[in-house]
Amino acid sequence: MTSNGTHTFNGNGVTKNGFHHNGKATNGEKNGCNENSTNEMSYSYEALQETADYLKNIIPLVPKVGIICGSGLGAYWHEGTLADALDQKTEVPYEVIPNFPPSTVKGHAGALVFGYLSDVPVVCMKGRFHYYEGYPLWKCAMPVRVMKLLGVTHLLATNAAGGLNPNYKVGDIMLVKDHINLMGFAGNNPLQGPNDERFGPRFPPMSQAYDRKLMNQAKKIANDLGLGGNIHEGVYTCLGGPNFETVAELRALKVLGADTVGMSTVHEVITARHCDLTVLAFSLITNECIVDYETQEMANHEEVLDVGKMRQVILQKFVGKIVDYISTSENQK
Ligand SMILES: O=P(O)(O)O[C@H]1O[C@H](CO)[C@@H](O)[C@H]1O
Ligand SMILES: Nc1nc2[nH]cnc2c(=O)[nH]1
Repeated sequence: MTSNGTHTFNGNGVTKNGFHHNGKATNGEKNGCNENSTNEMSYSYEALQETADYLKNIIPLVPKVGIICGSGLGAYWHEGTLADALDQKTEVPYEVIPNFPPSTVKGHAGALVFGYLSDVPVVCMKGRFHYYEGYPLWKCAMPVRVMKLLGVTHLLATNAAGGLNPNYKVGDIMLVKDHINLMGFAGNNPLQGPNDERFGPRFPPMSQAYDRKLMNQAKKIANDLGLGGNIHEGVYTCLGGPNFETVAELRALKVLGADTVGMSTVHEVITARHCDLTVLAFSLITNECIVDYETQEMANHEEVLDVGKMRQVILQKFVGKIVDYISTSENQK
C-alpha cells in the first residue's frame, strides 16, 4: 500500500509474460487461447474465467461499471487522471494479470484500476489495446469479457478522435449514437472464430448498440455542466492505424456518414454487446480532420494528448455524474 492508500499488485507468483498456465496446455490451447483449424485464435471461456478469478481474489469490490480510459481520459501516465481520482483504489498492472497482453503504446499506463467513483464500484482500463500495436481485434477487446465475468453490467468506452463533422470543435464531446465497423467491411471482426454461447449468440444484432436512455441522460448532464454548446451525437468509425488519414480517405469517410474517426472502441463495443453489456461511448474531439490539400496543418499524437489533458477535469465530472446516474437508475428499477 502506498502513502495515498493505493494498493498496487506486483504479481508475485504469477507466470511472467502476462500468460498464466497451470503447466497443462489442453488440446488446441496455447497460452489460454483457442487455435482453430484456420489459425484464427480466441481466448477460451476458461482462460478468461481464470483471469477474472485471479482479479476477484485480490479485489475487494464487484465493479458495476467498466470504464475504458482512452487517450482523452487518462490512458497515459500523468497526474490527475480519472483512474487516479477513484476512492479506495487498487491498481493491477496488465503485466501481472494472467492472460492480459502488455500495453505497448509509448507512455501508455497499462493497468486495471478498481475503486469507487461517485460511490459506485468501477473498474477503469488505464490504457487500452489497439490493432496497430499488432494485436488482433479479439485480443484488443478481451478485457471487456473479463469485465463481464467480474460482474460489470455497463461499459463506458471513451476515445480521442478526429472530428470530421465541420460543426465539431476541438475539445467537444460526441456521444456515439452508432458506428461504422470499417474493419468489419474487410472481414475483420473481434467475434470471428468459434463462438462460445456462454458469452453470447453467434449472430448478435448491432442496431441498438448504444443505449438511448443513457445517451439522453448524458446530454442532460452535459447541459447541467455548462457543456450544452459542446455536446453532439454522431457516428464514430475506427480505422486500423497507426497513421492518421489521407485527405482522400477523410473525404470518403464523410461520404460514408462518419462524424469522428479513431483507432479503437468499435471492436470493444461489439464484444460488449455480444455479452449483453449496456454501452455508452463518447469521443473527445482532439483534432479537426484536415480535408483540404492547401493547409500545412497535420494531425499529431501530441495534440491528441494535450487536448485530453486540457479537458480532463470536466470529463471526469461528466463521467462521475453518468456513473452516478447508472447506479441510481438501476436501484430504482
Ligand atoms: O482511441 P484512443 O485510444 O482514445 O486513442 C486515439 O488516439 C490515438 C492517436 O492519437 C490512437 O490510439 C487513437 O485510437
Ligand atoms: N484515425 C484517427 N484517430 C485519431 N485519434 C485522434 N485523432 C484521430 C484522427 O484524426 N484519426
